[in-house]
Formats: sequence, structure tokens, C-alpha cells
Amino acid sequence: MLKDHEKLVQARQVQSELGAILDSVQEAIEVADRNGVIKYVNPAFTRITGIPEEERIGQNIFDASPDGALATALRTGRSVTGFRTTVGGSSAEVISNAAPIMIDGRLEGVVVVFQHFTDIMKLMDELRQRTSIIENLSDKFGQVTTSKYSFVDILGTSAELRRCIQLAERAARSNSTVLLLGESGTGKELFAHAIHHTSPRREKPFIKVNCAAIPETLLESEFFGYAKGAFTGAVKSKIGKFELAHGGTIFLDEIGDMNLSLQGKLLRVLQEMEFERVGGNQTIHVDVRVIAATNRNLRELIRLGKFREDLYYRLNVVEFTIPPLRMRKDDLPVLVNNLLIKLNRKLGKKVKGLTRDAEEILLGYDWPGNIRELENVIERVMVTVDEDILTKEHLMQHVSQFNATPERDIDLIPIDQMEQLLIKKAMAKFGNSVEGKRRAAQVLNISLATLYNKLKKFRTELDNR
Ligand SMILES: Nc1ncnc2c1ncn2[C@@H]1O[C@H](COP(=O)(O)OP(=O)(O)OP(=O)(O)O)[C@@H](O)[C@H]1O
Repeated sequence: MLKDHEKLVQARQVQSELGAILDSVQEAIEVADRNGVIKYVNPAFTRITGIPEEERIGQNIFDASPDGALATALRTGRSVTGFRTTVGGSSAEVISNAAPIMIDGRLEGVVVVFQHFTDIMKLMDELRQRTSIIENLSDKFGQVTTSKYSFVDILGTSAELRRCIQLAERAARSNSTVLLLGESGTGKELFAHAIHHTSPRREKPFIKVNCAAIPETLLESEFFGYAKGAFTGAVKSKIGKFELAHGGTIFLDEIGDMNLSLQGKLLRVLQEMEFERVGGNQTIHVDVRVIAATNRNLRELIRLGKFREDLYYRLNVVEFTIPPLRMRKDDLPVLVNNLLIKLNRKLGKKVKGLTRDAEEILLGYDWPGNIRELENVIERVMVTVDEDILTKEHLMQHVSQFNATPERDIDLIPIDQMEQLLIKKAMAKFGNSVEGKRRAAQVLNISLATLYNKLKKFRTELDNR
């Protein structure tokens, strides 16, 4: 008797603990016996459905909610999950999970647990919002870059270059807009990095936008971002480069290639430091320092009506032109030495220097592709030559630019290969920048679009090999 009493006490304790749990959960719980008679509902059931406990208990589930999860589970003897329904006798729309209660292999009843559909929708909304915040942040995180070079990376001792460095160092301390001019490959981007790196904004982002590389139609949203639904496909909002650069510097490369309507918008941003996202109506304020660069003749573009004069005056608060390499040949030795050190490391070589006549070849050449071309030339020779000292013959043999006699005896090869060779040669000479491609297309007497197509075709052929 004592044992039975002890068991009874234990059972009561378990029952009251379970009761407390069932009473406190947020989900509604309803239990029916094997005949469908409702035996239990918890307080959350009444809260969600509005049906009082005393009204529900004793009803048969096949009368009360014949199409609900509980009746279905009882009818089939199987669990039901994610069942969306309206609770019989109420207007509450719920998502329910029901399961049969099996004791010793026999169906003794069924239990259902459900939640208000709007509660779930609210959670889903919250989840969506948070996911969008995370996506935006990770998008931003992936795009934010900082400057990679400082003034110590700009090599050269010529008076012309030193004057540019002095001006740039002074500009770096101010907040003024800087306009960098100069031929392709003269180091404009390097200067932009160095100015940001030396400015009080150095810890903040340095964001580069190549105005020539982005299709005109996308440039505006690239600059200012877009609001969700701004156009078909804008399923979420996107942050623009100006917002990304907040607190730091934006480097607008190839500014001479920007279309006139966007020039107007850029002018407004430079004046007011505020804008709206494409398709958005909220004004966004930013604090951004602008450095712009181009290898095109902006005064000529203004004369032709292709560049806004007011924008030009807004940009050229500090303006300087980086002289081409042919006008500062004094810089060649230090540039070449530095390249030898860098490329020895990269290619695993031990080149110590150049013979005097090899140096003379470099000094005698006029470097239309500037320092980028010099880098290409030295790398091409070092890749193919194993000696410690580079000679005039090495240069002549491996660098077509130095061969004064173009009508050499050429091997007969298929025309498409010859076309590839010529395009490669032009690219090596003028560099891979947009201006380089423009000049290459000019020399090859084909349109820029044709050149792009051919380059794309070579790349696909290489990928397929
Ligand atoms: N004074 C310099 N010292 C060392 N390297 C330099 C110097 N000037 C340019 N370079 C190197 O030459 C290459 C071309 O420079 P950069 O891209 O800055 O030229 P750019 O004028 O911006 O060219 P583009 O107009 O074609 O964009 C880079 O690899 C850069 O590091």
C-alpha cells in the first residue's frame, strides 16, 4: 500500500509538472481520445482561437474540426505536419502539426500543436528583414577596399615626377578634389592610392570606379545605388559606390568617358554631397573626397561638347599632369631596377642587371604605353631568358617593339593565328586599359567593339583548350 501511495504521489507530481509546462507554452495544444472526444486544451488554445476550454472539451473533433489536422491524424493514424487550416468554430488561421498517441502499439488518441499563422508571418517578415540587412552588409563588406600604395611606391627621381609628388603630397593633406591627367600607364591610379593613403581619410574606404568599363545604363546605379523595385530585377536595394566611400575617397577613373547626363548628376553630388538612390526618394548625405583621372584631353572634349565645363572646374581644384615616360627618361634606371627585384621574386630568377647597350635600347625607345609597357617588356624578357645579365640581343630577340626591321622573314602560319599575334602585340604595346585598347584598335584599323569581340573569342578558345 505504501508503495502504491508513493507511486501515486510521483504520478501526481509528474502530472502537475506537465500541466505547468503545457499551460505556459506559446503554442496551442489540443488532445482527443481514440474516439475523437476532445480531452484537453491548453490556455494558448483559448488565446489563439477565442474558444473557452469548457466549451471545447467534450466535443467530438469530427464535429468541431472535421477537416483539421487532429481529425486527419486520427482518421489516418499518421502524423500531419505544416497543415494550414482554420480552426473549426473560430476564424483563427493556424499552422498545425498533429501526431497519433500510440500506447503498446495501439492508437489511444491524437495530439495537435499549432501556432497562429500571423505570428509565423511576423517571424518570417522579421527573418526576411534581417536577411536583407545581412546581405547588404556582406555586399558592402565585399566591395569596400582601401588604398594599396603610398608615395614611397612611386619611383623616380626626375624633376618632373618629383614636382608631381610634391603637389600630390600637399593635396593629400587637404580635402580638395584632385584631377589627375596623363597618358595611359603613367601612374595616375598609383597617385590616387598614394593621396588617399597619406590623407586623414586613410583608415576609411578607397573606392575605385572605372567610368569607361561600366555600361552607361548601369553607371548611375553603380554610383548612387538603387532602391528595391526601382526596375525589373531590383528585388532588393543596393548600396552605391558613393555611399560605400562615405568618410573616405572615391576614385573616378577614366572620367572623360562618362556620359553627359551622368556628368550633370555627378556635378550635383560634388556640390551638395547628397543624392537619392535610383528609384528611391530618401536623400542620402555623404562625406566623400573625390579624385578623378583621365588620359583624354578634357579641354578638347569640352570644345566638342562632350564634357561639361562646369564639372571640369569643379574637379580641377588641384590638377596636375603626370609626364609620360619619354619625357623623364632619368626615371628609367630606378624603375628597371625595382622591376628586376620584383620579377626575380615572382619568377624565381636571379637577373642582376642590364648591359650598357641594353640600357641604351630602353633609353632610345619612346614608351607609348609608359610604365605599364616597361613592366610588360621587362617581364617578357625575363620569362624567356635564363642569363643573369640582360643584353641588347635579348631585348631585340624577345621584344618586337625594338625591332627596327618589321619585314623580317615571317614563318607562314594560319591567318587567324597571325591575327591573334598582332592583337597580342598591340595589347602588349598599349596595355590593357581602355585607352590602350582604343589605341590598339586604331593601329590595327579595327573598331573598338571588334577588338573586344576578338579578345573575348581568344579567351573562350583558351578556356576550351
Ligand atoms: N612612378 C612609378 N613607380 C613605380 N611604378 C609605377 C610608377 N608609375 C606607374 N607605375 C606602375 O605602372 C603601372 C600602370 O600605372 P597606373 O595603372 O597607375 O597608370 P594609369 O595612368 O592609371 O593608367 P591608365 O590610364 O591606363 O589607367 C602600374 O603597375 C603601376 O604600379
